[in-house]
Amino acid sequence: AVLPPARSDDNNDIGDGDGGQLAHRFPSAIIIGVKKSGTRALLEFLRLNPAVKAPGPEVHFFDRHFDRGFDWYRRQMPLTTADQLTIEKSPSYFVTKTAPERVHRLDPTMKLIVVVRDPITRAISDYTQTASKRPGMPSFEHMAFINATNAVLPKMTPANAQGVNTSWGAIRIGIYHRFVSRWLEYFPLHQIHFVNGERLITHPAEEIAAVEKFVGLRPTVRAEDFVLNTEKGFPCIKRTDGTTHCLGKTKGRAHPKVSPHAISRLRTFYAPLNDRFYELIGRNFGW
Ligand SMILES: Nc1ncnc2c1ncn2[C@@H]1O[C@H](COP(=O)(O)OS(=O)(=O)O)[C@@H](OP(=O)(O)O)[C@H]1O
Repeated sequence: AVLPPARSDDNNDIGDGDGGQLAHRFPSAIIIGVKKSGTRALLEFLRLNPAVKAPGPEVHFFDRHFDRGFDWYRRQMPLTTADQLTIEKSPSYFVTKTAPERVHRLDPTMKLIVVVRDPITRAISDYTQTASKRPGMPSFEHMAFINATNAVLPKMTPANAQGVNTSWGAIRIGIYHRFVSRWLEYFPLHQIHFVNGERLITHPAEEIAAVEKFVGLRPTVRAEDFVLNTEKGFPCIKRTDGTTHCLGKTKGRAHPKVSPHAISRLRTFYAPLNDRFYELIGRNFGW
């Protein structure tokens, strides 16, 4: 397919006065997921680098709005000069079957960024978000395991002796190797950068520096740019004027207490799946 070039002659494009033409340009990197792993924190923190520009809301082009065409997608991007870099994040791309082929069709050199965290924490975070919109939702444990009332469900197999309800999205999304395999059918491994979601919380500057390097930017984000919100236990941005900026109240929610027995069953369930993921990408996250 012939792609529309990044044009600078749109009606709303304006020169920036010093030679760099402002234009809506396709992203050169996309944060494709994983949902509830810290994708918003990653994008907010990356934007501390003045060369990084991003659309405010999630664009959802490669999953929901693909029929609007590549030019629509480009116009959702912020105005940038040629030396700036556009990054988009829509975490649902990670699990969208058609997304790898579609992204590849737009740009086979696209850099892909994936934040991953312990699939158990991720599942609890996912559950917490859904439960916040659905009062009266059954407990996490009830959702996570095959039982009499959600028995629509996959049979217990030797591979799933823990009776984990793998048809529940919160559980399924954590089987990372399955989804990464699909992306690897279209993109080489070196074009995918994995961000450690746990370290993004404890060592944000280091994780951001690794991403800056991956996308070809000189690292500018430093440890001094962050301050820990001790109440929530998450880092916030420390601005040069001394004020702090934390993510909104839908990020860093309190999680329900999940029984140690349930956690241990999930650990047993995910252990071999995590190993397959580590093998696939040649990196071990130690979950
Ligand atoms: N700095 C900082 N501040 C707040 N929250 C942080 C931060 N870094 C990572 N996280 C974790 O990010 C979780 C939300 O992940 P996402 O942004 O990927 O969610 S979403 O998929 O876009 O809805 C969010 O999940 P919850 O704890 O369940 O709210 C956090 O655990």
